[in-house]
Amino acid sequence: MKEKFILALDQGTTSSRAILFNHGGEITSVAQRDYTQHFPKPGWVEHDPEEIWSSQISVAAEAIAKKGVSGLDIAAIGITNQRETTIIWDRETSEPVYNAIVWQDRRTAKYCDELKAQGLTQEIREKTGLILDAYFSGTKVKWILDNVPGVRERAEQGKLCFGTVDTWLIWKLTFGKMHVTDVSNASRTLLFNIHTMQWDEDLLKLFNIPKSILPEVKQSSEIYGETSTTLFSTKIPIAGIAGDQQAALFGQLCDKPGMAKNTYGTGCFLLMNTGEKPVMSKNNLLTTIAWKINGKTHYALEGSVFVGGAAVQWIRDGAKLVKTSPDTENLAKTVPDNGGVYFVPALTGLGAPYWDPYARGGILGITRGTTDGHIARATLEGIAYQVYDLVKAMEADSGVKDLELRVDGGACANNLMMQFQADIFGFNVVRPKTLETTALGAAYLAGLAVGYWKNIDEIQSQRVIDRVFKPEMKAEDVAHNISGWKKAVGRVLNWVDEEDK
Ligand SMILES: Nc1ncnc2c1ncn2[C@@H]1O[C@H](COP(=O)(O)OP(=O)(O)O)[C@@H](O)[C@H]1O
Ligand SMILES: O=P(O)(O)OC[C@H](O)CO
Repeated sequence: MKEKFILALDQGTTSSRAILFNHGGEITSVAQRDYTQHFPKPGWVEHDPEEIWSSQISVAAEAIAKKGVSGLDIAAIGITNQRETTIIWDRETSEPVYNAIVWQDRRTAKYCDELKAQGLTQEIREKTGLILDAYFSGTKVKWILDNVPGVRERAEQGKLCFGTVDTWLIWKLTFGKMHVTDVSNASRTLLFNIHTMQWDEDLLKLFNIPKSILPEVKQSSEIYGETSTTLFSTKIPIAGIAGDQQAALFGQLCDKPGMAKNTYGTGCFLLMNTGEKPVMSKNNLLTTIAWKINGKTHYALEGSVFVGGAAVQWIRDGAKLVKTSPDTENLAKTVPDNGGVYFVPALTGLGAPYWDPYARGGILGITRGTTDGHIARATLEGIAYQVYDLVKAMEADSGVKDLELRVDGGACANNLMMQFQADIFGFNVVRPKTLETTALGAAYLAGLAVGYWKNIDEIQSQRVIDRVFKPEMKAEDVAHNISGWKKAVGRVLNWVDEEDK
């Protein structure tokens, strides 16, 4: 029989990617396109939904063409996406009513403060597993309804649809036939009750969001529908959906409770599988849905860091210390240690476990002896310290000690950073050969739904390790470093003045 492939569409914050995987879980073709980031005001981040779609569909076509196959050779499509990013469009014309408001956007921080002042934090947390923060979709949806002329009226008349990026892509892939999402994406909206697995009526009332705009919530692995024939000259089943961090957890095959992964991309996202019961965090982590497959919901604890690789981007494009991101490694190697310099990369506030939208970045401990090598090292270490904070919170919440952390994402190619990460953790950091675990997770979810793979056991054998980083640093040096980091974080919290909030 002719070989078939699974097409994974990975719609990320800075680029749209399409990858063809074969039955061995190997990448056989990749296409990628960056697209425009819009920063209309300080703290605001938007994308053009039409550009999200056009970039995604063009890379899908390119990946298929590069391999020299056609739509007929694709067994299924899996979709994975930047989460929380919010789009509202017209049900009739499919025209977006406003740009996509991106997860990093802080415009609703003040509104979140008002809700906190009303004492709503705990109730929202119990229902959704989330912190009351501008990061999630709910307050972004409300902002569009309240601020774009005519939109609330049209929403109340049932004329509009809301979706996260997965929902938008499936709407476009099916020419408006399907308005769906999966549980992992729904669990990031601040509108979904992770215990009842329904949109929450009380929260919809609180945020004043009409239920008619919400998509239908499905499992993460099932056949939702087929692509319109005009796109790939044939219909292809769409059979997997997961938010990108949950997809990476699945792609890393962290399918048992206590298994965890961290993705070092634009941000850093640490997720631990907690099994079929939600674990409510006492340490400012999120409780989120990992996936639903074969009728069973799996939960995860998550720590989200807003600026990970983005700090490296700033060193490259803002401070212009290096030409490329990988160059940070050689520059950092020009010095034996950080020389007392700490970079807290709170460039868009701090996520877990601090949740301070008003923190700002700081480079501290600079002396006349500080070189660009120290700054580069402090940047890479600053990313690793943030993940260290997440691990400490996760150990406390889950009771799991001496994790073994599976890592992925573009920035985990940096060996110096991974070694430092293992050093301060005091346990092993394991890097797989395929760093595209997000797309792989989406491919697995789709492939399992159409019987391309029989079950998870069949795909376990596909995991190949590239390198294991083992802790080497002396305990007293670790303690000294961590104490410097804590001091530095303390200096940048709540930095923004009251009148600028
Ligand atoms: N060798 C490296 N060292 C440090 N950072 C890197 C390296 N390679 C890539 N990065 C950083 O990783 C990020 C890209 O990772 P990626 O997983 O593609 O991100 P995303 O999916 O969030 O767009 C960028 O922020 C880039 O600066
Ligand atoms: O697109 P990424 O890889 O930066 O991931 C973004 C996250 O899903 C935001 O929660």
